[in-house]
Amino acid sequence: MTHKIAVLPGDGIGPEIVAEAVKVLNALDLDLELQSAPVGGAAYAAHGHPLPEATLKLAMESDAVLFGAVGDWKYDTLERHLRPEQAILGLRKHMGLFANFRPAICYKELTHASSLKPELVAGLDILIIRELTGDIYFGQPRGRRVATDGHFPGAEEAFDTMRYSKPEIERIAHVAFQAARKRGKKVTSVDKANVLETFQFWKDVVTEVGQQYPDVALDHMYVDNAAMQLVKEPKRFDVVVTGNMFGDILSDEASMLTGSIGMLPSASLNDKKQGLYEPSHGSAPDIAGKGIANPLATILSAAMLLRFSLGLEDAAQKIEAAVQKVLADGLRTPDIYSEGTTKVSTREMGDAVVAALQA
Ligand SMILES: NC(=O)C1=CN([C@@H]2O[C@H](COP(=O)(O)OP(=O)(O)OC[C@H]3O[C@@H](n4cnc5c(N)ncnc54)[C@H](O)[C@@H]3O)[C@@H](O)[C@H]2O)C=CC1
Ligand SMILES: CC(C)CC(=O)C(=O)O
Ligand SMILES: [Mg+2]
Repeated sequence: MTHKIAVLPGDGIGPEIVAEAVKVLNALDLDLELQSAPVGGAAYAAHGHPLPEATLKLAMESDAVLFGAVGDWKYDTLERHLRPEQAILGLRKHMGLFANFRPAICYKELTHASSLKPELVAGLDILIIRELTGDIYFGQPRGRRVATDGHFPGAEEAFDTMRYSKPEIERIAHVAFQAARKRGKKVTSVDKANVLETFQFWKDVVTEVGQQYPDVALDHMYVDNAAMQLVKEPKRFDVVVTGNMFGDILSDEASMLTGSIGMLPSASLNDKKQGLYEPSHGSAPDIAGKGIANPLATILSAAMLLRFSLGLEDAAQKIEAAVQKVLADGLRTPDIYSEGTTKVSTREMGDAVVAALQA
């Protein structure tokens, strides 16, 4: 059976890192049909919209999407609905991708590249599960209130709405408990229940769902404490489940435990097997075009794509083993470089993963 994969490279380093992941997928003997389409700033520049109809249609009709990143400072002044970031938000919403898996795994070769002492991250394997289609990123109403007295030119205030429904919390909680069952059997639900009504509700609903999983330990932690515990004692966590905004922030923090934001892959899943796979980082305009971006988060996202959307576990493991091999061989993009290792470019890293696959 041919699997259809939509390839959306996007902006900044997006095309560079996606090219390497595509090379890796093509090196496997799989029946894949890859089709590319513009998204983000690249799509706005070419078609006047960050998520053109044709791109959305391609994504919706595919078995999975391989996504790079969107965004560039040069689009900062555009109206919100035309900004490149709306493309990824739109894809998540249209495809119903509510469950975002961000595994923070520290490869043993990278314990010295981590921002923490090696003993704190050796063997680290945390799974952050971020709710992806609710919270303050999508809640209505949002907007600006225009001044009536003309005192402030433009607007006098701006507002967003933090909101979660019970079914939204229940379904992400089930995902987290079921994931924990297959690993360390512990869920930490991260909230701000001491201040926010939305997250007191979150905590109540997660606790209720937790009663259906007596074999999984559940604890609750405020997000500020969680941010601190992640750098103090990260191995205390197994599965972390949290809302859209806290998960966004905590996963960037967790990436540095693994050595670099360029090491953190992600899978965004809906209630079918369809998914969107992207590195957790953004388009990194500061290093775009220099050939120094780390493609491993994207390559590892491609492995997640094979595992979760196509059910090709063996092929996923082959990619993960190949990544481990290139790290064991001492190859490093600049973000994970340390003395005694070999600095390579984005393309050389991708080539090395392909070579390791074929060895
Ligand atoms: N899913 C998406 O498409 C996302 C898009 N963005 C967008 O990306 C743009 C840039 O955002 P930033 O806040 O700078 O975050 P960013 O994640 O793009 O970059 C943050 C820092 O990490 C570095 N970095 C990121 N990926 C790297 C990689 N693979 N290898 C080596 N270094 C890497 C960058 O050079 C930069 O110094 C913005 O327009 C933002 O909205 C941000 C996050 C996610
Ligand atoms: C560009 C944002 C909408 C997304 C983001 O930062 C993320 O998904 O990590
Ligand atoms: Mg983010």
